[in-house]
Amino acid sequence: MTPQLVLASASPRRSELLRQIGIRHLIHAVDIDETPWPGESPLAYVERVASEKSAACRALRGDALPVLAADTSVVCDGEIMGKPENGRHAARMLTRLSGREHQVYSAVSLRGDGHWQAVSVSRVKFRCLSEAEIGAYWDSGEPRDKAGGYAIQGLASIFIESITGSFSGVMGLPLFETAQLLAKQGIRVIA
Ligand SMILES: Cc1cn([C@H]2C[C@H](O)[C@@H](COP(=O)(O)OP(=O)(O)OP(=O)(O)O)O2)c(=O)[nH]c1=O
Repeated sequence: MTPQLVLASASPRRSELLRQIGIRHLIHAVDIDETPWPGESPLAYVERVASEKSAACRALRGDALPVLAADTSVVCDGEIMGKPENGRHAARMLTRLSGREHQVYSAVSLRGDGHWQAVSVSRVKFRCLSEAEIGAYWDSGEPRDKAGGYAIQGLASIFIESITGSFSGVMGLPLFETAQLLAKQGIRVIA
């Protein structure tokens, strides 16, 4: 089947979410420097990184397929939390998220006939987590490659008291916003 676009992402979650809405895609992950600039806001950061991912992928490919990329950051007290480097780092992150609300920013960038971007911001409330739970959660392997050290779609669902915003956005690709961008490129999810 002919692909409709290239997904510039190594995240299996993003591919799974695109499959969920029936978008046929190839995967061409890119490696870019994801260090935030000094004083960069979370919104500016996710927009810039998603845009750099799609631009890098476009530059590497010789075909005319549209390129979709995304970036997801967990934000607590205005601070961007990346992926945990080890168990201690993950424990610090989850202790910080315990018993309170944080935000998840997910930017999408689509490069085809034009360049279109969108950002989804969600609020996620965690219940209080015990030290034992945090340790056992790390041992499950789930936090390793996830922003903020948790996965809403996995075991961490039992930590989440409430969410306001986009479930798919927290998981890595906000599908409402993605479908709106795809329509601009003439790619329809349903008629
Ligand atoms: C908060 C949260 C993040 N995540 C994941 C989605 C992303 O894969 C990852 C955020 O890191 P990103 O840097 O956005 O993406 P990535 O490095 O995994 O992939 P690529 O840059 O190649 O596109 O965290 C979940 O799967 N569930 C969650 O609940």
